[in-house]
Amino acid sequence: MATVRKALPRRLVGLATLRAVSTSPVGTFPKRVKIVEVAPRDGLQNEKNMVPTPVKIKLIDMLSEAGLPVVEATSFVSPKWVPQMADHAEVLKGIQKFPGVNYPVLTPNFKGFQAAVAAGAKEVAIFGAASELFTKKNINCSVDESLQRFDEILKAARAAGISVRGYVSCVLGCPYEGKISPAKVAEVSKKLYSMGCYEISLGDTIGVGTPGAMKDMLSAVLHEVPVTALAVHCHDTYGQALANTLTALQMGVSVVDSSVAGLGGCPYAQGASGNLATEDLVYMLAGLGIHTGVNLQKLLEAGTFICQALNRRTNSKVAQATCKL
Ligand SMILES: CC(C)(COP(=O)([O-])OP(=O)([O-])OC[C@H]1O[C@@H](n2cnc3c(N)ncnc32)[C@H](O)[C@@H]1OP(=O)([O-])[O-])[C@@H](O)C(=O)NCCC(=O)NCCSC(=O)C[C@@](C)(O)CC(=O)[O-]
Repeated sequence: MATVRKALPRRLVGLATLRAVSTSPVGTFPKRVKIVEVAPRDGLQNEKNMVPTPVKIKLIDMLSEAGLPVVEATSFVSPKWVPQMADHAEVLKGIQKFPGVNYPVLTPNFKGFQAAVAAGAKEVAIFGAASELFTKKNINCSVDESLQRFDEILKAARAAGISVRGYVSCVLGCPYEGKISPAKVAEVSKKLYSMGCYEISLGDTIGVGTPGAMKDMLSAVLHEVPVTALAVHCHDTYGQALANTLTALQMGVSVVDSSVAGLGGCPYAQGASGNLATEDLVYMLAGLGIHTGVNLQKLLEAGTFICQALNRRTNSKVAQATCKL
């Protein structure tokens, strides 16, 4: 499993794009896509009613059963800030932990990192942003301070053999600052990668991006981080998540975050709707002949389960079309 590693020298960054691809009438794509399922964390963190711990555990087990290689399980954040994630240790200890499946958890600071490791986490995710104001609202510090906190986590993680994923939020717009420059996204992404994150997930936190904006932003980031170390994380507020993800795939990105039933939203990004629905992503990738290893039927069952538990309609178009929810 990938762990923390040094950034590639700049001259090799372009070479990283020379990898397995398949061509179809609509463009060139990676042959395989790794899906990072974020529903148990991103999908549930914003729920007002407390979701019972056994429901979270069952959801994660069903998603693992469906063949997802990565299921982001919970976050070790302050329960005063995000009460819905207060049962993080119980969730992480209670899940089945399928062989070959990674269960990263979010850690905003060293305290969260220590608690995550004590609960058995083998991978953590740190979450920064390309916006000062969002960083302040989300984790109560400046971007520079956040990088110092993350450095502490990365050093401890390296010593403990724990993999670290890095998020950059607000890559296509910020609820507080508006437009964010691709150069700023590239700068923060480069820092997280150089510090030792093995993968950088670029988050369109409020779902305002379009394929053109995604192309401009990714072009800037690709100067600093190899494409093999990039993921995209698109919210669907303006109905652009699938199109933005397709654009990223055409640019060589082969890791995509998504959320079953299209659940999701950040408590510190008012008005942002759910993530790209995993069912819709899997359906599109299957149509393009791209391998994911995910069983769509089992995935749909996981979506039905959580929608019934939350008493809400799925946001997945594929689930709506096939399950009549
Ligand atoms: C970072 C802090 C903790 C700073 O919060 P703070 O209040 O500045 O922290 P503090 O160090 O002053 O501590 C305040 C209290 O919190 C406790 N505390 C401190 N740290 C922890 C911890 N790790 N776990 C549990 N408790 C903690 C600490 O012990 C203390 O407790 P008290 O003494 O008052 O009883 C807070 O701002 C926080 O928890 N923020 C999390 C916000 C969050 O979870 N946002 C959603 C995830 S990001 C996202 O959704 C975007 C993403 C990733 O999906 C990508 C995208 O879409 O763009």
